Amino acid sequence: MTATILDGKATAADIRADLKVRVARLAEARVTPGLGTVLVGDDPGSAAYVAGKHRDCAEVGIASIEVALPADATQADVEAAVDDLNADPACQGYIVQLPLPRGLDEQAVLGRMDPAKDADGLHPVNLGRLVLDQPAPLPCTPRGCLELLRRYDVPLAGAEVVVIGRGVTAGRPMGLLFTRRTENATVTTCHTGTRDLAAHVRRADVVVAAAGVPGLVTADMVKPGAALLDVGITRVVGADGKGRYTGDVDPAAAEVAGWLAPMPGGIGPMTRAMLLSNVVEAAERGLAAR
Ligand SMILES: Nc1nc2c(c(=O)[nH]1)N[C@@H](CN(C=O)c1ccc(C(=O)N[C@@H](CCC(=O)O)C(=O)O)cc1)CN2
Repeated sequence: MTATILDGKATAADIRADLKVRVARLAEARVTPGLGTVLVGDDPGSAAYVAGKHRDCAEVGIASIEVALPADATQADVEAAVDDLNADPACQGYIVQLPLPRGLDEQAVLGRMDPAKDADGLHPVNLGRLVLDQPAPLPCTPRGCLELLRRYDVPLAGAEVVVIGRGVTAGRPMGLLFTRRTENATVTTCHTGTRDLAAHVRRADVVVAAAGVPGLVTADMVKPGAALLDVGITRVVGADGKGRYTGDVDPAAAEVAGWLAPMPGGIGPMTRAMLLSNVVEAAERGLAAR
């Protein structure tokens, strides 16, 4: 068996095309959605992700508000940037790029955001709403995983889902999403304390690998026909001395799986598309509330 590729790149392009139409409709009502980003420090990966988010904004007609702070920014500097975006009427939604440099209190920064402008769904109020199954902006990576599975008709109701990783941007909220009544999957969250990862993965119909451990999920661990979503992204240096990004799923696993969202080209582009969706939805809610 060779897995059907869950093409996040093409799907994200379709989503951006739809969003462009909705942004044009908002423009008729004199509303321009605006996405703010707060980037702290000089991590090249984070800078590249933020640049990508603004490229996407330009493509669909969302205005960009870019805030860049130096690596030695203090907690007060970052919180002041958050306060400014909370108060900025041109900004319907914003994100603080994670991880923040060591020494900064990430949770204090996220908690200071206006939950109504939280385009990442990572504010404690919005994560709480997710727990309570109340409407809220959803974290972009888990939402991207669900959306991709939905568009490829991968069955979820009653499925055994194994999520590997318990990080706040991906693994932890993923379990909450997949167990909603609308998805109705049974979720096991595995992590560094899991005794026998292979045993869990072997019985999974859907595996979401978000551990950040290159090649963690190997072909022998995969149930034939399962859906594999590679969310891991780790920078490694090859024998040639060149840096490259690699995922959590060993490429040979594609021979056993039924579906594969690869890295690159799977969940990463979907994460970016879901961010745009969250911003457009916030602008639409703002217009409806007028
Ligand atoms: N505030 C947030 N911080 C972080 C998030 C997040 O959702 N919100 N997620 C990740 C980083 N991230 C978005 O911010 C992200 C990572 C990777 C990709 C992506 O498109 N990757 C490509 C591969 C890399 C490339 O070729 O450039 C892919 O998978 O095809 C998008 C977004 C941590 N921080």
